[in-house]
Amino acid sequence: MKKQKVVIALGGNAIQSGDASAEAQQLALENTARQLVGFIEKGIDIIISHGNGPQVGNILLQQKAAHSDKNPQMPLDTCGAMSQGMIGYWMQNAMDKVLKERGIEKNIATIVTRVVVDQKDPAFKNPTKPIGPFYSEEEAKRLMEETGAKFKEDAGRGWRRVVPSPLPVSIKEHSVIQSLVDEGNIVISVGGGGIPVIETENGVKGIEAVIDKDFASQKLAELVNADALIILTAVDHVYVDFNKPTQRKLGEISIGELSSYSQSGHFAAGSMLPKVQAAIQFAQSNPERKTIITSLDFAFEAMEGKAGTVISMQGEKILS
Ligand SMILES: Nc1ncnc2c1ncn2[C@@H]1O[C@H](COP(=O)(O)OP(=O)(O)O)[C@@H](O)[C@H]1O
Ligand SMILES: NC(=O)OP(=O)(O)O
Repeated sequence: MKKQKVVIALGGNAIQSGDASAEAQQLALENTARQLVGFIEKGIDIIISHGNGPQVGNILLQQKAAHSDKNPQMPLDTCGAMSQGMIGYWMQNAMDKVLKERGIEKNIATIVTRVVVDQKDPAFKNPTKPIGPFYSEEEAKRLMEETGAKFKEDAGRGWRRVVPSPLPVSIKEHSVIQSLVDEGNIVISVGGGGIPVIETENGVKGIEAVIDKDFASQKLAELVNADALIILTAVDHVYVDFNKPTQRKLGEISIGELSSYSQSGHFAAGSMLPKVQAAIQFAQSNPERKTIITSLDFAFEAMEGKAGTVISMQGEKILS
């Protein structure tokens, strides 16, 4: 039987839920690694991607706070690279530990990943990606006046700084990522959606933005010819009428049906909508491919068709 290959995109709560200390984030990632090891035990090849919104925003603030002539502040693309290295390093340690406990021998590596974006992407004129900590409305408005940075309310959770989030066009490292995973290694890549870059006559140039990790993961899953894209977040399913008395969870669902719910406004912009859009794009790229949206706890069951929202050209089922 053909070996399965999946791209697993880790949402915010897989790395940080509340406590932003290095210790707490590493503990969260250890829990995440315990769930992901089920894929390895079943012989499935995995590429892990992850978000970086809270981390890249905090790194940027640290840069600003320590800024001096001798210690200049680094730009946002470089902060993105720092976040890839930091989270990738933590994830490597976490996976190594769990693999050792289970007696599995596997190599794991993080690839610093550059993602090409279009300089003319309309996202540069309309910053939408929340990064860093949450503020009260009052604090956010004061910071906007003092710094000129943009802040927006983030899905009822508070105010956050927002930066441009252009769509991924291509992934510079996709071939090396594919070779590594096809040789049986565990690869961590497109962390934080990848480092946004443009190609110029003088070479590759970093761009100050943060790419959505679900769109970058979808692009990578297509480029490495993955069988499934698994988007892990805080909810077990995608819902229609989310948080209303009429809320229903979606199980196996076709692209057409999910698109029609999306057009009716069931999925919140900046949270579930990009996941649904990425899910549809991946599933419609090939009839053999599926996208799963579920929580970390149900990741493996969802792969076996027993949980989660599963989007493909065929599926069609509302659970309850
Ligand atoms: N229709 C919906 N179905 C399920 N969750 C939804 C829906 N609309 C909004 N959400 C919210 O979107 C969240 C996922 O988005 P977000 O927290 O930004 O993702 P991430 O896990 O990648 O950080 C869910 O935890 C849920 O609170
Ligand atoms: N880059 C990115 O999408 O990060 P979050 O998932 O943390 O917002």
